[in-house]
Amino acid sequence: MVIVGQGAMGLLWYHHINQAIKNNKQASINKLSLLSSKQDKQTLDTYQFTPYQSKASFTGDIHYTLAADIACADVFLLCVKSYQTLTTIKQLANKTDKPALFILAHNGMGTFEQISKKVLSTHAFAALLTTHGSLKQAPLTIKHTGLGVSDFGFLHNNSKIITKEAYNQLIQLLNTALPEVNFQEKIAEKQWLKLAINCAINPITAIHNIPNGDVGKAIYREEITAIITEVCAVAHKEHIVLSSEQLLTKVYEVAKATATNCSSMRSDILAGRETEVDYINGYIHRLGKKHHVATPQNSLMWQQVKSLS
Ligand SMILES: NC(=O)C1=CN([C@@H]2O[C@H](COP(=O)(O)OP(=O)(O)OC[C@H]3O[C@@H](n4cnc5c(N)ncnc54)[C@H](OP(=O)(O)O)[C@@H]3O)[C@@H](O)[C@H]2O)C=CC1
Ligand SMILES: CC(C)(CO)C(=O)C(=O)O
Repeated sequence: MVIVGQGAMGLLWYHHINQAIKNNKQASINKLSLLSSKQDKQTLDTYQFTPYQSKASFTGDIHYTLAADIACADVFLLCVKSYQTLTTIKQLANKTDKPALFILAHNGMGTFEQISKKVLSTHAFAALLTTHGSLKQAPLTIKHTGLGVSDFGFLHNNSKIITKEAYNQLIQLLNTALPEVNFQEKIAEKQWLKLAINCAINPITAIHNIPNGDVGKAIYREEITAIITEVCAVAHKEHIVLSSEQLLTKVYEVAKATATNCSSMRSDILAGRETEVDYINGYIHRLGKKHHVATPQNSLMWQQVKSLS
């Protein structure tokens, strides 16, 4: 297995899968490696990990991915940003010697639709959604900031590239590494639920420079209701049935549960990094155009966030 990305999520999974392999003799995986965008220049071959609510940190070894590891990998876990995903898939798909499973672990939606038919004819794709929180404190140094759960589901496995046996082993490994990882027959519904939450919380917190909890304030209610109503209308055209009342309840629940959090979009703006808004409100804007559904509030959020970065 190759974990792609030396950031907050990549190192979180790398650490836990490595530990699972070391501690669990049954974990059937040939080799785990980490593909870093900077590995040619990186002098360190260790990482620092601070477990959830711990003061002590752990130093672990990194086995960087070699060309031969890419060629024979069965699974690529892509822990890169949504806007880095397509380029990464193109780079890797050209270097593989055999069919592999690419697991997309990014926030937002819209990358899978852009994968070429050629790549889809050779490889399988899955999505991994997580509510774990991880913070990159320095290069190769992360802290597990929130315990969560993950959902895994296939986006494309038409030619049964991933056999039932390989799938069972993978789920067992992920569940041993960082439980719980639940298999979802209908992963698209889970993706839309996460997307809706991100469409509401992320731009509001980024534009107004507020923590997640402030999203619950009455002054944002009208905007949030409009965002969610549009998300439901567009989802419907994609044959996904969502209830706007249930979604609104969920948005306020998540805002409350993560009240002191700085959302990823707000953090990106504050740090001067590119945001994932093209794959969040921008995705709703694009799908709205495609289906002739008006999405003025999501389009506005998309443009406003773009103008901040
Ligand atoms: N952090 C969190 O708590 C959570 C994050 N997510 C989602 O997970 C995704 C990843 O987030 P996060 O880990 O925080 O992001 P980071 O920016 O911390 O990590 C992404 C890493 O991937 C590297 N990278 C990009 N392209 C490649 C490539 N082709 N080969 C090797 N490495 C590459 C980047 O390098 P470089 O710096 O050179 O660009 C960067 O180090 C995002 O979509 C995010 O929204 C979801 C839930 C929680
Ligand atoms: C759920 C939420 C809003 C938590 O901060 C998130 O996913 C993000 O910040 O991207």
